[in-house]
Amino acid sequence: MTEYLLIALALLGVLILGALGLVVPKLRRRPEPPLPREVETRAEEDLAGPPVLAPEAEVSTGILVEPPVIEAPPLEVPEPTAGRLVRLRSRLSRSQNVFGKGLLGLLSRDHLDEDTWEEIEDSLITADVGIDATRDIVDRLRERTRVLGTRSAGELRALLAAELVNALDPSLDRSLNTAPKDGVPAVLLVVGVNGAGKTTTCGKIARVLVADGRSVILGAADTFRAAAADQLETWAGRVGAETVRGPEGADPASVAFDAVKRGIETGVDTVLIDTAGRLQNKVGLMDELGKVKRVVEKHGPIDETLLILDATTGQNGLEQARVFTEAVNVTGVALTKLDGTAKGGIVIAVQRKLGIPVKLVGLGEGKDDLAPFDAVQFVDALLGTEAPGRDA
Ligand SMILES: Nc1nc2c(ncn2[C@@H]2O[C@H](COP(=O)(O)OP(=O)(O)OP(=O)(O)O)[C@@H](O)[C@H]2O)c(=O)[nH]1
Repeated sequence: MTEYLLIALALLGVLILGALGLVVPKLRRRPEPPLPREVETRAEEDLAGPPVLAPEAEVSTGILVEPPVIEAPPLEVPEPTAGRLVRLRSRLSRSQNVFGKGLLGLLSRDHLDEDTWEEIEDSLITADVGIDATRDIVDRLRERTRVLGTRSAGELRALLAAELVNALDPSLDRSLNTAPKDGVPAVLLVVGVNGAGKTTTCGKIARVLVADGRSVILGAADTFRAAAADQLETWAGRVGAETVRGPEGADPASVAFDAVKRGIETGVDTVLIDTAGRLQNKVGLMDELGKVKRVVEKHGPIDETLLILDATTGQNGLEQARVFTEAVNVTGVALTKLDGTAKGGIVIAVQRKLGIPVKLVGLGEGKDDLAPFDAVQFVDALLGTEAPGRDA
């Protein structure tokens, strides 16, 4: 009996397990609840990227999408050129130490003996005044201090200033020939060795001219250094001037020619032509410069050829300068980087050796750190003195 009961219980157990086996898989396969609509859409977008509106959708909105307006930066108003040398006089601080403090200190010694005069000579030579000019200056100073006898600090300062101004020949014409003639623009050609500051000075001159009310076009005939044309275009753009440029590696003479042509067509006052830096001992490069000059002159004579000289190269710069004067007819010198040297006397040496006036001086990397040169103001700045009645 007990056996029948056990068998019945076992059969019941098997039946229950069988029933459970049919139900559980069904429960496992039950579908997951649907995602909310927005979640679904976001998932699709993640895969497919941002939605692309069908053209009809754009049209159907009826809203015109305006392209964004990119505003040109406002044109700059360069600083007036008058009084720039006076404003920038502190940039000559390194040279001021030699001339103002050094030389005036030596001259005010109680006894101006032979040794002191030799020290004075050495100071001038160290400041790159050049040997011939130094001898002249010292001889004249010796003579005048002997004749004068009394030597107050003020008198000595005035004597030294007069001799330095005299050595700079204040009678030279330092104006830049940039005025148009008979409606034809003046042409200014910028030449010099690599890295002297040609492109920068070209840009600064454009600002000087614009500040003085002239219209300019810049010609990027430095087709050798790819960035030079961009650099020039940036300078021009700031003051609203046009730049004429050619493809990289183009013939510089043809770019220069096109720039002058464009200047004539548009009736600007001045065309400034930046040329590639070249070593003065490379015959081919110097010939190329001669070609630029000849080709530009098919439009008419060049009005100003400005040689850019780096003041920090000292007497080496003079040799470079001499070779350039043989290749093209240099009519003026722009002496750059005078802020970076104690050798401000190079201005005297350049003029004396070349017989070409220094017309501009670069006194910093700032946009308006280029000043028209003036002998009296320059000497005042070197000696750290104020000329009476002068604008500050
Ligand atoms: N401190 C100082 N730096 C200057 C002055 N003038 C130019 N420079 C710097 O000199 C460097 C060379 O100037 P660039 O105008 O590129 O010289 P470049 O003669 O056109 O050079 P290349 O095209 O390679 O021959 C730049 O870093 C200028 O900022 C100046 O008066 N003072």
